[in-house]
Amino acid sequence: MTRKELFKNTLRKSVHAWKLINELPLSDDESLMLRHFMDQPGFLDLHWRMFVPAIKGQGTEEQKQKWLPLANKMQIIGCYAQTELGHGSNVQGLETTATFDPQTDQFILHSPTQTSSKWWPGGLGKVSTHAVIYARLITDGKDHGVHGFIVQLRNMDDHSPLPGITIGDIGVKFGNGAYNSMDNGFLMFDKFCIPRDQMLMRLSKVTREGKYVPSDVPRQLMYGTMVSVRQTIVSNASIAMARAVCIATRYSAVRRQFGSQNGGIETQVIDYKTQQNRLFPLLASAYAFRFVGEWLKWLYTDVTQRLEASDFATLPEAHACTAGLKSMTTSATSDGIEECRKLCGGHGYLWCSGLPELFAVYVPACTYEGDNVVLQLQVARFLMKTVSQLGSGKAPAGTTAYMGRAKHLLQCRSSIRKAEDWLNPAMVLETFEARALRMAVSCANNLSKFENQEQGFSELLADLVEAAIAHCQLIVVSKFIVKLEGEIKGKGVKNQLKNLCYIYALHLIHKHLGDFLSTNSITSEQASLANHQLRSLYTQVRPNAVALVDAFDYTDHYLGSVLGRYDGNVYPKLFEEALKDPLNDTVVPDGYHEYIRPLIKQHLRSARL
Ligand SMILES: CCC/C=C/C(=O)SCCNC(=O)CCNC(=O)[C@H](O)C(C)(C)COP(=O)([O-])OP(=O)([O-])OC[C@H]1O[C@@H](n2cnc3c(N)ncnc32)[C@H](O)[C@@H]1OP(=O)([O-])[O-]
Ligand SMILES: Cc1cc2nc3c(=O)[nH]c(=O)nc-3n(C[C@H](O)[C@H](O)[C@H](O)COP(=O)(O)OP(=O)(O)OC[C@H]3O[C@@H](n4cnc5c(N)ncnc54)[C@H](O)[C@@H]3O)c2cc1C
Repeated sequence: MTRKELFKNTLRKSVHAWKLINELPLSDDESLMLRHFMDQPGFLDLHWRMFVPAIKGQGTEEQKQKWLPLANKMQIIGCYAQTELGHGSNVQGLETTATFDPQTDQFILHSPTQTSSKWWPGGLGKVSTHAVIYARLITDGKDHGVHGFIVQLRNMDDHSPLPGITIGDIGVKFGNGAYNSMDNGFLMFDKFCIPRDQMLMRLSKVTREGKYVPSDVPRQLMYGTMVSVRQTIVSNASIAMARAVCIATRYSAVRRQFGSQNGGIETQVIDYKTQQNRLFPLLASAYAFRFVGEWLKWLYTDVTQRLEASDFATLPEAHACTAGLKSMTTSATSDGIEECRKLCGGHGYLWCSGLPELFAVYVPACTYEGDNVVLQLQVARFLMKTVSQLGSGKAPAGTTAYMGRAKHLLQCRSSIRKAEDWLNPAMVLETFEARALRMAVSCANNLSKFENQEQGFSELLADLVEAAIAHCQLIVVSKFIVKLEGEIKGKGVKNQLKNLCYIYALHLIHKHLGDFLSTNSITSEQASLANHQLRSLYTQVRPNAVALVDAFDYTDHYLGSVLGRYDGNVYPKLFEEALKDPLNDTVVPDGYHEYIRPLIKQHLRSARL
């Protein structure tokens, strides 16, 4: 499809999905599933995942009563317009202004520079009638920082932009189809007026007289919509990873290379230890991210309930966990999808393997909802704060509770003696805790050598990111272990999941060996025992690998991959796909007479001479 066809087809699918949601009708969870199976980025994502939650989280009761019924029935379509051409990560650096005019009781929205143009919001370019816009609030010449506003963008009769608004699509993005089904947009305001009651006023108000009144809830709640989406991105990482791993595992069982003895059958590539060492940790990650995603959903629900009761105590931890896990799981998943493509050899590079499209559509997850490095730096700040409070009498809680055992964790030595000891959850956990704590404390010690903390922080950015990643990996490992301690139906299933849990943990040790050795969390002998155990775990997972990906329950239609077909009938189907290519419509290609024939004839002539 051309871009226009792709975009229109996605509109068709989105509207059809919405029709089904109402006609059947579907519950919220089922609707989410349906939109998920639509499997293409489109305006519904932003309307439901960001526009509606922003109003719910930041609107007053009256604002919710006015706007949510319209949004819930999709009588208005909304998007989330925060990022600008000049600033995405630095939200406090946004330039769009919303100046209160007491004469008219309106805000005047204005884009003072080119870099202040909104740039990137999904659904903005061509579809949305409304947006939650983030702009600097100015009253009586005073800048109160960035606030949210509900703004109508287009005429409800003919969809034309309202006077004072310039709007459009930002152009083609990475990949062939991928995210190009979405109308990410640009938007400029030229002194565009909105009524005062369209500022989202739960967190702070502007009175009729133009007085700015902050409320007593933390300002960070303005970032609440991002926390909510980051939480969902973690579970989505598991879904995408599982999809790539399903394709690569099934194909690795079909594909054979070398190893034929006396003309016998060749070796399935899944039997090579190198293939297992690349594939099985990704399989384990798909499960690990699913379990940590379930836990994060619980944490988010818990913090939401607490916030409703004006208990803000766990907000910093919820922010750190959603930011850090979003970052860690999306980075691992995009790398994992690319690894799965390589695991499928040359055929993985074919479009019909399903992997190039999956990669192209997935990879912006490392950037949207917060650049992955910027988000880990938020975790690092949280960790540095926690370390600085150790010994103050305030015991760290939640995911940093392990830091409360700093005295022990800073000096303990791993008691692993033989390879099987690595199958002890307490020993694995302590190894990850010691590594994470020692990295965080080392950063804190280095920071303390700087007179200026901010300057020190800038200098140590790379180390801080590594400490944050170590902390996030500990969370994933610990939540996998907690999952195994709970009820899992079927002894065999539990054993398989145990194997995957240890593969996940031991492979991380192998991959980040420098961290574990330099912090003395383990010795090089213990590291080699971990490798030994890892090889044995691969052998145990091997006979169940295909069943473990079948368990994801993806249909062939959803997988969209010739290589990942359930029936393994790969080669005839690769031919079928090839023959569908428009280049094969004719035997002699278009362009032959123009370019190929004259070239060959010229050579023939010179040969005769
Ligand atoms: C689905 C696909 C569609 C995609 C859509 C998008 O991409 S939409 C666009 C997505 N865009 C992005 O994702 C943009 C990414 N950038 C950002 O989110 C922010 O600008 C920032 C977090 C990087 C910096 O924030 P800042 O400039 O304010 O500076 P600061 O670091 O000094 O923090 C001050 C305090 O606030 C705290 N705190 C911060 N965030 C949260 C939170 N969410 N919750 C709670 N708390 C939070 C922080 O811990 C600190 O607390 P402390 O220490 O004072 O107790
Ligand atoms: C597909 C897609 C959909 C999107 N949808 C929306 C949407 O619906 N609504 C919306 O408002 N936005 C949206 N965005 C924008 C997105 O949220 C931003 O692009 C993202 O937050 C990153 O910001 P940036 O582009 O300014 O990156 P930059 O911050 O400019 O990043 C550039 C580089 O600088 C580094 N960097 C930046 N700051 C620091 C720092 N403090 N320390 C160290 N390194 C740093 C980063 O790590 C990165 O390597 C979307 C983006 C994409 C790609």
